[in-house]
Amino acid sequence: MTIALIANPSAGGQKGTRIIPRVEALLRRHGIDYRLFVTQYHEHALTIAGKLPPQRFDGIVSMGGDGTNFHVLNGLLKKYGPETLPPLGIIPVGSGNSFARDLGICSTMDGLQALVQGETRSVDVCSFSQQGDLWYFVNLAGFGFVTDVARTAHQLKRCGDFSYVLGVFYRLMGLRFHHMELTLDGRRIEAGNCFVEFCNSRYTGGKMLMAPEAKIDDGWFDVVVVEPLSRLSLVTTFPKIFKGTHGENPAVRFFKVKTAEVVTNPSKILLPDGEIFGSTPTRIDIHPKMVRYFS
Ligand SMILES: Nc1ncnc2c1ncn2[C@@H]1O[C@H](COP(=O)(O)OP(=O)(O)OP(=O)(O)O)[C@@H](O)[C@H]1O
Repeated sequence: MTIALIANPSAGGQKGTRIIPRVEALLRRHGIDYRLFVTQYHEHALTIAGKLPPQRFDGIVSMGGDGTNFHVLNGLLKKYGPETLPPLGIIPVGSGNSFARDLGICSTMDGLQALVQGETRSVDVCSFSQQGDLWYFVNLAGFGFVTDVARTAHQLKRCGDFSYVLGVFYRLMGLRFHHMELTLDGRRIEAGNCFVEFCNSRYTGGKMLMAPEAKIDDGWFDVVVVEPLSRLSLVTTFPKIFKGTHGENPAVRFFKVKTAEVVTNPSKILLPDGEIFGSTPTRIDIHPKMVRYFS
């Protein structure tokens, strides 16, 4: 078995740098051949994946967090048909590693074990449009308050999972709402909005259960719509997300759909798979079982 290992040394607050030699040693111990590509700068994984010859590998593995997986996935899908791709893998060393959790991969060893065992699982992929171009995500994409929180959390990466919690409290101070037109499978919602998340998998920011009912292979994505609410309501609801009970707040609504179109005023920055990238307006579609992941 030969894999391409695309490793982000800066993931998890530079944890990647320490883990790369350990992972290499473990791969050798398990007789897995690998070609290592270490990212040198932001979005480098996108370029590396787009230049790989996928047919030469039995697996293409991202070693990092959700952002690295997002870049690897897009580098591949923008260049190659999904049917030509080998299974993808994740060795989680990021701060959140939210998507990997739904594959049952919660540690570096889990990621390695999945490669060694060789079992794969077909997974739905969501696309979002940007000025006529399509981009892909497997975890979730949001806008509004969640993007503001992520911007703060990115500056606090060394705090690990906790960076998102700190981000929530910091951004509460400047809480603002926007006007939104959201069309879900043809049903139109026009209202003020705090944030929206389009979820293919369940978690965000590590262990926050944003979409408790989402499944990565059911052909649907879950939409979490949070309407304007008071700071007190937001702050008392926030801890519930760790158990996935935030839906008890009537300002939080869930939908299970196959398409979504959104226009906001003003335009809002998107947050696909934890990356600050793209903006509204956009359209989200689901592509059932588009790729396979080692799991
Ligand atoms: N050598 C590098 N130097 C600086 N940034 C890099 C480098 N390589 C990749 N990046 C960027 O690091 C960012 C974060 O990567 P990633 O999301 O994988 O880790 P994380 O943020 O720690 O984890 P998570 O998203 O799961 O919380 C990505 O935007 C990626 O483009």
